[in-house]
Amino acid sequence: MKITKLTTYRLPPRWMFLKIETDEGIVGWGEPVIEGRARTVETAVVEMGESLIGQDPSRINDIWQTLYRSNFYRGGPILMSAIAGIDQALWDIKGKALGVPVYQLLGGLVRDKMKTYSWVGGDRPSDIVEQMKKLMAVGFDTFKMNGCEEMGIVDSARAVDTVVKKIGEIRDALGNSIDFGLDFHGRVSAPMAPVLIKELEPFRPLFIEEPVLAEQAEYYPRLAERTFIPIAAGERMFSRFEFKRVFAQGGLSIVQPDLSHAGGITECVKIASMAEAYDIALAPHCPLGPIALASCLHVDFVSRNAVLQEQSMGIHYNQGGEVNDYVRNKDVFKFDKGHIHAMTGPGLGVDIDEEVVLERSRNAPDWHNPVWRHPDGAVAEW
Ligand SMILES: O=C(O)C(=O)C[C@@H](O)[C@H](O)CO
Ligand SMILES: [Mg+2]
Repeated sequence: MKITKLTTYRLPPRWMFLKIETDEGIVGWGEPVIEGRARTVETAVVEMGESLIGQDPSRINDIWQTLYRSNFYRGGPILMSAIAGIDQALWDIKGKALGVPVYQLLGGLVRDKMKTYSWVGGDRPSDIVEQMKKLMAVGFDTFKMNGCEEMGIVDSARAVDTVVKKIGEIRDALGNSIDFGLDFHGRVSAPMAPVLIKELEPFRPLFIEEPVLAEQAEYYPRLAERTFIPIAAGERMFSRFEFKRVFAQGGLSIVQPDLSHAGGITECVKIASMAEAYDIALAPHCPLGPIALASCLHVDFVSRNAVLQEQSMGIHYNQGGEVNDYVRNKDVFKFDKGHIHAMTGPGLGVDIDEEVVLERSRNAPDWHNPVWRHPDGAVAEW
């Protein structure tokens, strides 16, 4: 079998799909994208794709290593997202050619269903309890929300109390009937993180995500010594070579690689295994579309340390497009009390509706995240 064509489709709400065609008619789908830099990743995919035409798609490991190592410069969000989408599509092709789900090619199921969580609250957390109640009614009991809005490098007791009040309202209304992760989203500085985390201890969040920016990862062990709340991170780390330092230094309890940013299934299954050696839980990051989610689930289904899966249905970013819009077999992501059961179809197990992809790609939005500013005009972390 040989690769004959790569085609990218930028799509609402802010995603990009990659179709890889072969000379035997088997097609694989991937989702290479960095939210807000879709066109940049698209250029990287086109450049990398030129070297793939005529190659044997079954040689996933050699293609991965060559794409990673052959251009001297390596790593980072753009190149690793391009490799991720290509890798996902190659695993899809391999599974389809052999007639088995990708997880079968990775050693088979370690569990029958995977627990997921739902986002609530949006960019500026609001209506949290009401949104949680609606999702509880359809079986969810675990959620994630932004922990705060803009936060100064050093901020006031008033700013901290605003966060504490909002989180306190959740426990007042729902007690311990639910669990929630707080995503600091990189908005909180190293000086401010311990101050804020200390005040949030009484509410026992399931984890604090990106308590500081990924480039401040050396603070994770120090923060971990000062709090009982598990620290989670990973969406802005892009290869084993980044994660190894964070694992070795300690402090991380939950690792959240993004299957569409960190080199795809080939890389993330290795990251998951490295994490297991440090007794770190796996909770893949996935605010994206159906191919990314399916790729996460295949890694979840072969990783014993997988504990929670992010999925983007109803997330505030999905304006103008939803996970199932592009999927024919929509029941593949059916929730059973917040869990998704193992896919049974070959490859990634998601039947992409190519007509909808073609139609919706005609006027894809050029999504970029908002640029926030502090009251004094300085740019703020979004
Ligand atoms: O889902 C999460 O945990 C996020 O932090 C969302 C963030 O990754 C946005 O997708 C960036 O545009
Ligand atoms: Mg996050």
